[in-house]
Formats: sequence, C-alpha cells, structure tokens
Amino acid sequence: MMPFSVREFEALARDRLPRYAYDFIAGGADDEVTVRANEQAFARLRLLPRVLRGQPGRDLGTTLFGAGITMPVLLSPTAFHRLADPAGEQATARAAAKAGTVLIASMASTVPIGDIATAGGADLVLWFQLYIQPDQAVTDALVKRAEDAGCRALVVTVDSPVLGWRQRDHHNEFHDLPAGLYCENMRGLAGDSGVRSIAMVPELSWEHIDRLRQTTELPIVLKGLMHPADAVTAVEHGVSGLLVSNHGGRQLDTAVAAIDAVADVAAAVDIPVLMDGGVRRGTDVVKALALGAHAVGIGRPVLWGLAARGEEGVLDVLELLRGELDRALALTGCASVRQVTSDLVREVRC
Ligand SMILES: Cc1cc2nc3c(=O)[nH]c(=O)nc-3n(C[C@H](O)[C@H](O)[C@H](O)COP(=O)(O)O)c2cc1C
Ligand SMILES: CCCCCCC(=O)C(=O)O
Repeated sequence: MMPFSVREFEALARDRLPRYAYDFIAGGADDEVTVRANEQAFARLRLLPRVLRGQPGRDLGTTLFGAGITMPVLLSPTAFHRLADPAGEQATARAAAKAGTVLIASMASTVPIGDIATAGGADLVLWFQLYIQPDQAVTDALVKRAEDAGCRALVVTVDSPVLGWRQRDHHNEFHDLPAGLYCENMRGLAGDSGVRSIAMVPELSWEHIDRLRQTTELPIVLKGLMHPADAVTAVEHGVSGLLVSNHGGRQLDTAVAAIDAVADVAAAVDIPVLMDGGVRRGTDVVKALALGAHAVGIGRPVLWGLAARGEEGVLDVLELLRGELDRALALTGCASVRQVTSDLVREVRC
C-alpha cells in the first residue's frame, strides 16, 4: 500500500524494523513527555487563513548560507541510517539531492561523510553535524573530514553535555551497533572504538565554540539551543545560524516543545533560525515559518521513509511534505514562503 502521510510511513517502518531499531528511532528520554509535546504543540497552533489572494502557483524555494533549496524542509541529523536500510546514508543523500534540499549528516553516520557526499553528487547541499570531542585533535580531524567532503556548514549539537536516559534502549539492551555497522566518521581517529568513541562533553562551553570558530571558515549553526538569551550570546560568538531543537525529546525530558521556543529565539536575533521536532505535516511547516523560522528539519520521518522503502521512501516523505506545504500555502492565501506572516497562526487551548 502506498503511504499518503508521514504517519503512514511510520506504520510501515514499524512493521519492517526489528523492535530495538524501531524503538531507538521512536523513543526519547525518560517518560517521553517532550517527544509527545513536540507534536501536540503543533496541534495547539491553528491557522487563520487569508482568502481571495489568488495566485497561479506557489514558490516554496528559499536560501540558506548562499545555497538555494527547493523547499524550507531540511533533513535533520540522525544517527545510524544503516539500521533502517542497507544503503543507509547513501540512500538518504540521493533522496535529499533529488528533492533539492539540505542533508545534515550525523557525525554518528554508518557511512563515512566522504561517501555520503559522493552518493549525493553535485546537487546535494550537505552539512555536517558535530559533537565537539574532548580531544581537540579528534574534533579537528572531524572538521577536516567534513570540509574535505564539501560540507557547506557545521551543525554543532549543544543540547547533549550528557546523553539522555533512553529507557527503551535500556530495555532492548541496545548499547552497540549490530555486526557490520560502524560509526564510520570516527574510524581511525584517536580512541576509535565505534559508537562508544563518540563522547559527550559535560564541560562544553562557549570557549569550545570560540575555538571552533577559529578552526574553520564554514558557517557554524548551533543545534539544540532553545533560550533566547543563549541565542543572543551565540551571535556574539560568531555563530551564523540556530537550529531550535530539543533533540526530538531525546535529551532533556519535559523541555518545552521546540515550536514553542521558536518565536522568542527568532525575535532575539537576525541570523537564520531553523527548528525541528514534531514536524509531520505541511501545515506544521507553515506554523513554524509564521513564528519566525526560516526552515524546519525532520528527523524520524526520514528514517521511517528509509525503513519503509529505502531511497524512494525518503524521497516520498519529502515529496509528501512538499505537496502538503504547497497546499497549505494555497489554502492560507500565500504565494510564497516569504508571505507567511505571524498573523496566520493562533494558539488555542486543547
Ligand atoms: C534516531 C535518531 C537519531 C538522532 N541522531 C542525532 C544525531 O546523531 N545528532 C543530532 O544532533 N541529533 C540527532 N537526533 C535528533 C534529530 O536531529 C532531531 O533533532 C529530531 O529527530 C527532530 O525531531 P523529529 O524526530 O520529531 O523530527 C536524532 C534523532 C533520532 C530520532
Ligand atoms: C554515544 C552515541 C551517540 C550517538 C548519538 C545519536 C543521537 O544523537 C541520538 O539522539 O540518538
């Protein structure tokens, strides 16, 4: 059966994946309050459409750090794509390139960043997600690998000084990758031992960002920042963009829904603000744009598409969202993503 929504892709993925892999993707931290809140918060926001502003078509395109993309929907970084499909991140890269949008490759990819870039080809706008490592030489080597692969931005995840408590993974005893799968970006670096060689750094601070700023010319995007005061500080430290995110509810449980943090962050800074967490429909994209986001990211939906139908499934998910966004723009009276304004959204009590 052909799925007609992101949700239907989730159902297909659930049927196909082993339990531990499905749970790794679906799960979050502690009681998963924030996992649910991310989606529920979108449902609490309602659209207030404008009418009689007829346009023959809609322009979904936007620009990020000089690169044109065909819609404001990015692939957020997610680990271990080969858990979902043998072609892993290579399949994802091909789909992102065909869709004409940004792939943020996870540092915890099961395909090396150079091979992801090759699979996506010249059309792929590729960014690299980085967990700053305790050993500076390892961080430097990862940045070099990303630069050599042609990545156009570094996305530094700042919401993970320690790893969240993923109860489902503990129940499933999922602590390491199955045989044959490896954190390929770590291969050959000091201390390399697969998944366990990716360290979370409890002492992570603005000094780490300053040092990274001096190491690379690439734009730096901070991912996992939610507080407007931190957004202001980020700009002072030379950061080029922000990805408002609570890591899909996988880190601090009971953190506010990501969409609820967007407006204050966007009002505080003049750099591009992106968001991810709970985006499942084109209408969610419109709501995020209305609250000041430049674009949104999707995490789990990509893995559901990949598990359900490989490269084609990821492309299907992206094209479903594109179609929904196009319809949502038409139905709210917008001819382009730039016409989405804050007056189009209202919060209701559920
Ligand atoms: C299975 C899985 C793996 C993830 N791996 C990473 C990662 O390696 N690095 C990172 O910064 N975020 C990671 N994330 C968080 C996503 O980038 C993103 O913030 C989140 O999935 C967005 O929420 P959504 O899944 O509701 O779209 C992961 C999320 C999931 C579900
Ligand atoms: C120690 C392994 C780190 C992989 C982290 C992947 C990730 O961010 C996630 O949310 O899962």
